[in-house]
Amino acid sequence: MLEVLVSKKLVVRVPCAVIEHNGKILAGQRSAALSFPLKWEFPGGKVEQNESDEEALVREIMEELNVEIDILQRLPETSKDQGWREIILVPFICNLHTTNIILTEHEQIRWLSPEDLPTLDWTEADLNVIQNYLEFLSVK
Ligand SMILES: Nc1nc2c([nH]c(=O)n2[C@@H]2O[C@H](COP(=O)(O)OP(=O)(O)OP(=O)(O)O)[C@@H](O)[C@H]2O)c(=O)[nH]1
Repeated sequence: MLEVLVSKKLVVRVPCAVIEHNGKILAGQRSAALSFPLKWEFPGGKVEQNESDEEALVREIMEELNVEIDILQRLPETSKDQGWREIILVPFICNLHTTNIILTEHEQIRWLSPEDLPTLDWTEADLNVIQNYLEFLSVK
């Protein structure tokens, strides 16, 4: 009898924030010292045990940008196979309480018009997020 070994892949949920302010969207450039160095992303990070997606996002944005957010709208999840693990990006459209951002992890941030988002060098998974966000705006 043939035995088939099925290895279970690690699945990681990563809520991320599409932060809107005055018609612009915040993009963050990953640190040169992290995985996917200098790629652009929507700020956020991995969900910890017993955390909801929303709780994780609020915590991560406070840790990374030192600001509070309001979560307005969940966008479709998108997944990316990174070989040894699968990343599930869970994007949320958000507003900021203040724009007094203090960066603790990112190299830099940029505020871009929605149509300019595709001009940056994003992590692969974010290309779907951008597409879904632009679609959401077009039917709003
Ligand atoms: N926050 C965030 N992470 C993203 C995006 N796109 C994407 O592929 N990721 C991946 O999701 C993971 C999020 O991890 P993290 O932000 O909590 O921490 P990290 O970079 O230290 O993680 P890692 O070292 O495990 O890769 C990273 O591997 C990151 O590359 C995105 O738009 N936002």
